[in-house]
Amino acid sequence: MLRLAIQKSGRLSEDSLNLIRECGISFLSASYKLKTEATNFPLEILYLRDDDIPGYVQDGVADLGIVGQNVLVEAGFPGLEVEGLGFSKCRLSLAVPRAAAYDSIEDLQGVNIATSYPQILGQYLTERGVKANLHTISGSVEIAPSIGLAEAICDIVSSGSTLLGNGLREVETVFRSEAVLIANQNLSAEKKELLEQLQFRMQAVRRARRNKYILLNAPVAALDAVKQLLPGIKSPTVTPLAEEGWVSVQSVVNEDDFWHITSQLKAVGAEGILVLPIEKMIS
Ligand SMILES: Nc1ncnc2c1ncn2[C@@H]1O[C@H](COP(=O)(O)OP(=O)(O)OP(=O)(O)O)[C@@H](O)[C@H]1O
Ligand SMILES: O=P(O)(O)OC[C@H]1O[C@H](OP(=O)(O)OP(=O)(O)O)[C@H](O)[C@@H]1O
Ligand SMILES: [Mg+2]
Repeated sequence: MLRLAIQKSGRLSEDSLNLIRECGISFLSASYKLKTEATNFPLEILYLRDDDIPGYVQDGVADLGIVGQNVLVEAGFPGLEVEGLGFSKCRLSLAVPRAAAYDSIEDLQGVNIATSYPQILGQYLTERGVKANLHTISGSVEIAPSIGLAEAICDIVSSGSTLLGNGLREVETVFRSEAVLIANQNLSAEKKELLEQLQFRMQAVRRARRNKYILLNAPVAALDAVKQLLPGIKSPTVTPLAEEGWVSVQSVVNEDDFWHITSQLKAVGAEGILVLPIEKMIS
């Protein structure tokens, strides 16, 4: 049985649980239960603080984990990463009070900086020849300048609204992060096999999320143009309609290209365009 550690409650929790469920793995969850067993896959789920996950996986207490790269690298175990999961995307940035002068990283020489990421920030500054005084605090970092604890901060930024709401201005991006799957490096052959099965499912789910199934009607004369726009996985499925001179085309389209392609399809004569979500996609 594989043991997977995920965050108990926080920014990673919901997306981690959704990904496991979309992999077709069922389990009961109750907020007071910190350990649960899947009913249809040899998997045990541990609910932990995210900071503890890299260490538990490194030590083999858990075989796998889902954690932000920021926490993984800060903990000093970047080698445990198996693959990116595409959610909880954020960056670790340096910020200063909105009115403070700032031209370059040199301006942080000798400055007090509050952060929860002293390792990542320390390395970033050292590489740039900057010596600053790092004050490690575990949360609410953005408050530090306004209470006189530090002149600058380094913390996670996503929309930027926490910085804005606290009168701060982002000045440098130190690190970019997303949620990653991590694994212990000495898994048994049986556990490696289960990890491969799990990764296969996760990849099928993620590929499906990035794509849509598209159906449309088109005049036969427009078919070549439609095929150019919708190459599909191998090639689109084309079936004749009951009405002479028309075909139905079925294909797969990348979500990012969808709106752009749809307007081009309409321009070449496509009608009745239907778009459906895909549950799993195996290449
Ligand atoms: N605003 C955000 N947008 C996107 N991802 C974020 C954001 N804030 C944090 N993250 C990512 O989610 C992870 C967990 O964030 P969260 O704020 O839940 O951590 P935490 O408060 O340290 O949780 P815990 O109680 O488990 O220690 C972060 O390490 C980061 O990778
Ligand atoms: O740029 P934004 O979209 O505003 O997001 C950034 C904020 O999100 C995180 O905190 P979170 O809200 O998870 O609270 P926490 O301090 O409890 O971790 C992070 O520590 C920042 O404070
Ligand atoms: Mg934490």
